Amino acid sequence: MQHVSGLERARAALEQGGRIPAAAVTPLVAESWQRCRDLGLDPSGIPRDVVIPFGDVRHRRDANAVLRSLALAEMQLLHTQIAGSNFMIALADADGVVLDTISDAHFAESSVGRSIIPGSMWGESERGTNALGLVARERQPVAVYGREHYFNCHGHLSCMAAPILDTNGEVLGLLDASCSNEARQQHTHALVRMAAAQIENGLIFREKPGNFIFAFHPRAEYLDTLSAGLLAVSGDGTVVLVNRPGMALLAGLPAAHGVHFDRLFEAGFGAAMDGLLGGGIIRVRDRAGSGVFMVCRQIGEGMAMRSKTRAAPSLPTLISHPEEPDFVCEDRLLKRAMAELTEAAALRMPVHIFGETGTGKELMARHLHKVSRRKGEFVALNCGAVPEPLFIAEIFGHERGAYTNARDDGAPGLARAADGGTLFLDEVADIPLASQTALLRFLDSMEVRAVGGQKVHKVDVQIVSATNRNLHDMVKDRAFRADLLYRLNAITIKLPVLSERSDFPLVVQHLMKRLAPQTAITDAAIARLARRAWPGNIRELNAALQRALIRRQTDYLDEDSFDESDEDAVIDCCMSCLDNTLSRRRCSEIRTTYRQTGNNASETARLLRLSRTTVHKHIR
Ligand SMILES: Nc1ncnc2c1ncn2[C@@H]1O[C@H](COP(=O)(O)OP(=O)(O)OP(=O)(O)O)[C@@H](O)[C@H]1O
Repeated sequence: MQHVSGLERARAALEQGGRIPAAAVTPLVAESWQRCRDLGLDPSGIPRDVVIPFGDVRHRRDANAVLRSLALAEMQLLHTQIAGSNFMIALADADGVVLDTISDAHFAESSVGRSIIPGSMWGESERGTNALGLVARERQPVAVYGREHYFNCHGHLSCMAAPILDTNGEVLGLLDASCSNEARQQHTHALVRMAAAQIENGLIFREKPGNFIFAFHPRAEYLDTLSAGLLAVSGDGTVVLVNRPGMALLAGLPAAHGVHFDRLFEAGFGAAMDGLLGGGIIRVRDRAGSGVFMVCRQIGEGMAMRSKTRAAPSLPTLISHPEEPDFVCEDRLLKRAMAELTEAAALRMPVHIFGETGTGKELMARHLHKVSRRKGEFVALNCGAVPEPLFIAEIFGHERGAYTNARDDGAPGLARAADGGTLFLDEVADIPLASQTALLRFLDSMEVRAVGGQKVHKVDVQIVSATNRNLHDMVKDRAFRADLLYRLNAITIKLPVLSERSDFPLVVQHLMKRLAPQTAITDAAIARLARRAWPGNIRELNAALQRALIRRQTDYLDEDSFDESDEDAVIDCCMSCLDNTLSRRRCSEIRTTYRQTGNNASETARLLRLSRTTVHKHIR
């Protein structure tokens, strides 16, 4: 006979309207189920999807501005700690209204993910038994696993939540991590509780800037941890507040607002301050006779420190992981392209990468070089940026004094520099027609003869070329040699444009990690960005994020950080023109013309009476 777990028996009773067997579920869950039943909720039915208007969400966000900015920083840290386990972190206000979420893309797209959005209400009466609703009610950390949720449709979820309390025990907000049941990790709930405690401590520092803040604990090595007591004291030694761990450590003593320091600790306030302002850790005995170590974490207004003290704990610092890949590749088409790239590298075949500007062609070329494990260098040449008469010399080198302005000692050229490695011919469509024959000859023979020289050098070079123009059309127009095209594109890889990539949220998170690892970006902000067109692809997205980071008034980026009517958001310009309105407009004109000419740099240069080098500077 198949074993039926206690939970399943309890569920059967719940669904059949029977009595819920005692001890089959925790009393907290059993009581919650009963309340939901009393409200007439059907466990097999559909929860009420209550979402308040966005204007009200804004008001609630404003009312909780400090909490929100501390919480988003913590959520960002949590996100990096449990990333990849298909979860969502949500911050709700004291009423259980979700203010912000940060999540793995997969979860955000799931049906539950789509219902945990800013403004959604997660009280028991709307969504049945769930962690956010229970925490708001119980004011203590709660986890609700799988089928402990009241509604069947939440049975695949695990939700772990903790309240964020003020020093009087009043609920300020709620923090929740939800994930699919299979992805549940033992330590997630502990991490959520720690994050909530960290936010509570952060609030003490933010809200009491004029006071001294001391940390204390019976063991010196715990002074930097969340179990340390925090004591905010005014300049005359009056206690302003004590955090929850501090209350526990001072149990039995009158640790409350308005009490003098001397009533809590044997060492008088003056003597303690002498040691604390020196910047060191002191040992004091509390009035119950226990010894504690104490250190000053924040100095009261107008009081100078006598020597160097450790700074108040700031928001968490993230460590970037150098071993992490420097690009994102979860999109199906891109994954296929990567597999082909790896295969081509193994076969040492010439690879041609086709993609719009900013889609990552150079990045892919570098990746190919990496996976090829070739010992030589990766050498890149922007074919459009080299003046036509110098092109051959640039690739094949030149002998001493081979032409006017040539370097006195000659140069070996890029093909020899890439010997044993990879030669990346970027903007290959711009190779002057006259030079295409020489390049073709080189690709056939892999032999290099410098301009003005006699000696022939045999080289071993992996060729990768890239362009955003249609080479087949150029062949038809006789602007590109057909035989050169077939030599270059033994394998062609097409990179998808950003707006069509299914891993868009991951790209945003990746760029944010590079630009500002400590800054959170909410799911709602990412959703807003995903609606834009991005003609400049990842490079343009990167610039938009940079702009938002420079202008932000907050510690995080949310949907309000990206204003669609913002002129800069509409003007598409290169990175170096970002900060100057005049050059931004000029740059935008160059880029628009470039697109209108079918990504033809020479034609753009001709139409705008600019050099090709200038055009290339602005279209990168
Ligand atoms: N898959 C990716 N994940 C993360 N970042 C990426 C990815 N692809 C490209 N980028 C980033 O986007 C920017 C542009 O990439 P890259 O220079 O390789 O594009 P490109 O197609 O060669 O552009 P162009 O045609 O204009 O020269 C770089 O900062 C790069 O790091």
